[in-house]
Amino acid sequence: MSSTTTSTTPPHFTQLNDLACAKAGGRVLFATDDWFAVADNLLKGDPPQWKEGVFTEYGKWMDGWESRRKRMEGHDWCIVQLGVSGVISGVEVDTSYFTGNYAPRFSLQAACLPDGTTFPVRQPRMGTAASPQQLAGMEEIKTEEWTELVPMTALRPGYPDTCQNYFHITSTQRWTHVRLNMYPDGGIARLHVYGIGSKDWSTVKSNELVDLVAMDNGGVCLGFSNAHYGHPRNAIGLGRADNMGDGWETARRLDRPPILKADESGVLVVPGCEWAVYRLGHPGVILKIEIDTNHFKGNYPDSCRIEACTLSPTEEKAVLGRDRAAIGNEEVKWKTLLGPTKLSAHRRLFLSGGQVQPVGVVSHVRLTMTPDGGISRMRLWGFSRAPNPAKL
Ligand SMILES: NC(=O)NC(NC(N)=O)C(=O)[O-]
Repeated sequence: MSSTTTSTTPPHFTQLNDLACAKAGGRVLFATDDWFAVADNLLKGDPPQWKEGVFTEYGKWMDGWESRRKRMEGHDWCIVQLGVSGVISGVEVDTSYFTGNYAPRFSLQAACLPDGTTFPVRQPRMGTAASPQQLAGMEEIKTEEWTELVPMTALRPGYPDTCQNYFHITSTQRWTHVRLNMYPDGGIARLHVYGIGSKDWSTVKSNELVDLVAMDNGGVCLGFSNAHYGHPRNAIGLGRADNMGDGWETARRLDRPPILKADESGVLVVPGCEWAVYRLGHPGVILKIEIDTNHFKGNYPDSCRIEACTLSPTEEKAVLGRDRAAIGNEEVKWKTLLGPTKLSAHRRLFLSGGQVQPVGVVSHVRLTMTPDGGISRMRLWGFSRAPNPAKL
């Protein structure tokens, strides 16, 4: 079900959503041993840190999950509940800064558990390990029998050129939980579980407004022109952005004229723009839009626009296969959903009625910002199927 990539270039699956990160609601439900550093650190959104000369009561301060050197039978493992359940395309096991203490081997298992499955209560604390009662409680869930996504595989130590360990996963099933095994013990800085959320659309009523592009509803970013400071997938993340790092932020465009001018509507006249293309979680009719520039105060875009189109899975595959960047280019027949719209600093802008064009059922959107800057969230509320007007 998996293949390993050792290249330093991140594989394409790392562009998908991180279904396990704490910001998406991912949680560590159980860990055999949290001695040097708690397993919850695995799901942090920021890059791992090194603090020279910093020690805790239990040992060297480490940013990741680090268990004790085992002096008993067995190996260490932890259970992660995905924040967004879905199909997993690959994992990144980041061993940054774990050099003489990295986990030499790991494996990954997964399960799709029914809502309401309970786990023994866990209070993560350094210097602790799971109690015999907690281990006994876990035995009932039989996590050792979960489906193996990545078999036991060697990891590389946490030096800058070896710390990223990538594994493609070919399973197409929906998963809710993963079990990370370290053999026999050691440290891992971060676990990124990349994929696409899957929602049961059969339970959504035809007149229920849903954010069709939200990552938890199955939305995904397929391509972009620039993600220098923040990936455009952040713009479809859960809740409002925590800070500027939790939004889509481009570099300043270098083709901006030295002295800027605006047209009669106040929109800046500049040659360039930046774009990101998203596939909706379900094709639908978009009626309301929110563009949030939360935290972007000195670097909000002058304006944005949104176009939409309908692509079948085969058409999408053909476009992406020709050239990944082509999805944002004119090869696709884009229709205007939201015309050029002035943005302002650190503000939520809600658009509906006459501002949102009636383009019918669409499956993909292109968000364009002019000339550059940051957008923290884009919400596209609509009906997941063409509604019967008589029933509205
Ligand atoms: N210097 C260390 O990192 N030692 C130990 N780890 C921590 N975090 O203290 C170890 O060997 O497992």
